[in-house]
Amino acid sequence: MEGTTKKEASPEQIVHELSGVVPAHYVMPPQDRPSASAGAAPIPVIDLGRLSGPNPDAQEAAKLRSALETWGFFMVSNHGIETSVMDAMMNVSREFFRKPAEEKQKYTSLINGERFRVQGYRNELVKSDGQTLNWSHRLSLQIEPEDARSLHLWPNHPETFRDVLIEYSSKTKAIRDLILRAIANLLKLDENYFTNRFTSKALALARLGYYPSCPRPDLVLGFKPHCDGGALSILFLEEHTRGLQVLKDGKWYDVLCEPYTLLINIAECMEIMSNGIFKSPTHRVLTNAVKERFSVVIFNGVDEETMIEPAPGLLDEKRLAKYRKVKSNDYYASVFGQFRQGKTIKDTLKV
Ligand SMILES: O=C(O)CCC(=O)C(=O)O
Ligand SMILES: [Fe+2]
Repeated sequence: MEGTTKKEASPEQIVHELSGVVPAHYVMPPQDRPSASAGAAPIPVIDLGRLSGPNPDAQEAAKLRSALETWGFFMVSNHGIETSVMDAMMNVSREFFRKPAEEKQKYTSLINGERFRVQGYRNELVKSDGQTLNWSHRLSLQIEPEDARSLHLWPNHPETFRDVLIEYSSKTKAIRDLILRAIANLLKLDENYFTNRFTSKALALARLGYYPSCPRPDLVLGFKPHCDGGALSILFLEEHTRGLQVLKDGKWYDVLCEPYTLLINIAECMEIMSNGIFKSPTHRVLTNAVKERFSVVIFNGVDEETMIEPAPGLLDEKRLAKYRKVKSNDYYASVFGQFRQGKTIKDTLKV
């Protein structure tokens, strides 16, 4: 992960090597550029083994509550995904991104060279509507529901890519459900209130990220500030991977990850379903002058056809709904719409 070898010269790197100048369409406006970090966010590691079963550990549950109330992010250990599977996942991702540009372009998310679809490979090299671009490449693939997979966009090199992605992502389902139950317990809802909304029709989207090194990390962002769509994001970063930051009280804090833990954050539908008790954190990714960076995110969303709404069990005459309900199909149509321009859907649903 620490490697800085550049097997593939991306257009950014060519620019970098020739002149050290970042193209103008990556340069953030001064107010949005990376500022000094407020320090590392003290995000706890939750031992998932201690949260599962009929008698979850109260101390561990309290740690989860505090993390959800404070940061919206936490790490999980004892999560059931073998280190070999995690290593394999990162390796196939890295191998994919190291392929020549023409090879990756076969999986492009551009339709007819102009419109983006959600799935596929996207290198953010296409300038659009004066937006400043992220200094990153991504490969997004819908994994669930199974019949929604667009397998023609799944790389078949390295040969193990598909099997590894399926194995890795299917193992995140148990993590998702365990956390959903723990959150329901914290909110004193029926333990299966959330998991009932995540049947075999629930949505899972994988986003593999590659952030090349950048000659001017002070001017650009690997990923602009955003709240994740869906309900729960499961993020895998290797040891020593830096760059992720979370916004709290107007300050940006670094989010660091311990080896072989997973970083979890709640996404905007969980904020809505918890009626704002747990907030979906705004986060961003910085680049690095010498190190490239890789990440693997699994976004989890409720079933299509269900309603995304504050849980009725959290509402009464004193606790009114803070968000309007939205049909998940309509929600996904907005999330997957082109160029969200930094807007979050939850904000448009606030009462
Ligand atoms: O790469 C990362 O660390 C985070 C990526 C991210 O926030 C996202 O893909 O939504
Ligand atoms: Fe994100």
